[in-house]
Amino acid sequence: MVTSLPPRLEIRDIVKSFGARRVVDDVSLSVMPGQVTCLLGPSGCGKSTTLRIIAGVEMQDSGTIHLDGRLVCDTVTRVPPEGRGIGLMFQDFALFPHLTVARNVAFGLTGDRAARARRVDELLEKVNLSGYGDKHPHQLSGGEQQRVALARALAPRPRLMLMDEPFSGLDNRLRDGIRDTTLAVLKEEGAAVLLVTHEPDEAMRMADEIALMRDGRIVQQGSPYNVYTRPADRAAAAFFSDVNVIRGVSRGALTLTPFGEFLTPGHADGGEVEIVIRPQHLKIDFDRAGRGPHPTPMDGTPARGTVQRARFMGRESLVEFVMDYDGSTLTAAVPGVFLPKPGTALWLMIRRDRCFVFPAHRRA
Ligand SMILES: Nc1ncnc2c1ncn2[C@@H]1O[C@H](COP(=O)(O)OP(=O)(O)OP(=O)(O)O)[C@@H](O)[C@H]1O
Repeated sequence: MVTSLPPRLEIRDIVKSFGARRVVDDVSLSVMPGQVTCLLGPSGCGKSTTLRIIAGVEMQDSGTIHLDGRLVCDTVTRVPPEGRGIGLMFQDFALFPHLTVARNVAFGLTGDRAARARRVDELLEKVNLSGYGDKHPHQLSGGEQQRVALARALAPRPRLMLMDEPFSGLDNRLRDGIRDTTLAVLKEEGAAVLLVTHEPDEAMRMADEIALMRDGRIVQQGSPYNVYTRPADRAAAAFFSDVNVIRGVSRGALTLTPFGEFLTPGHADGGEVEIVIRPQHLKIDFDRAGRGPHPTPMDGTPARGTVQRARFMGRESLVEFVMDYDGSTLTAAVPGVFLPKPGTALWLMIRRDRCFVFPAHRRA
């Protein structure tokens, strides 16, 4: 008989208001054992409140929380935070300054002394801090302290790790390395993880699954690949990178743009649509005496524009155009250094397979 395990964490229809403001608005999600789910969204969208509700330090107005299929919290039942088997790691992870590294890691451990010592050694090795057990926190760098905090949170083998912006206090140069170490340790330990972040790069790097949150709601959930390549709406696309928006009116399932006609099936006749494209999916070609490249099935009809500004950004350059067709502005990202002078006429082509079409958004 095949039995499927229940999710490690399952929250259903969680609602929480502060005064008249609903900051968590009907949030449901689940995390399987061994899976890292990132709750991603802008500041103030309700991510931390959701995490605090799961941890048990905040009480929801309605909705349920199950861990391994067991109800731990609804409006009647409430297992206290310490009874939930949850590990916590926050930005200010505050190690105990008067305790050694080993005693910090051993803090939540029970069992006999030898078993505790073995677990401490095992974790210090996993976070590459073997031999640091007798040091005190003030003798460690920020990154090392962060790894001790990770070891401490994982030591009691929590069923679920809740992490709230755990890397945001770290130096930029350290961050990527520590993210990778943390992810490797979390995977080795088989922990189910819910990680809150406002940084798309962090979510893309760490997550098996991203839950994109906005105004208290989860607007899209899926693998990083799916969330990036099939955004639910324009704001979801724009959360991961700058985007260009080409506006038009759909007539007979076709919308006329500077790049010729686009198929826009499913949009109301006469309805405004937005064709959204990331800057790296626009291609630039040279002007050949007023002519551009030939149209292709993939890139459609090229459109002529005049360079307004070109900026070198390190890994890529951003070139801003004013389009001859309608005076609209578009930005193309090109790898390396390509800095055409303002006023230069060039041609743009658009990767049609990378465009997203949405009904028009109200203009601010
Ligand atoms: N105890 C509280 N009382 C009143 N309002 C609160 C309380 N806690 C949070 N809020 C408000 O709820 C909203 C959501 O806060 P929350 O911390 O969950 O957002 P967030 O997405 O985690 O943002 P950030 O990344 O900035 O922490 C914010 O507007 C915040 O000011």
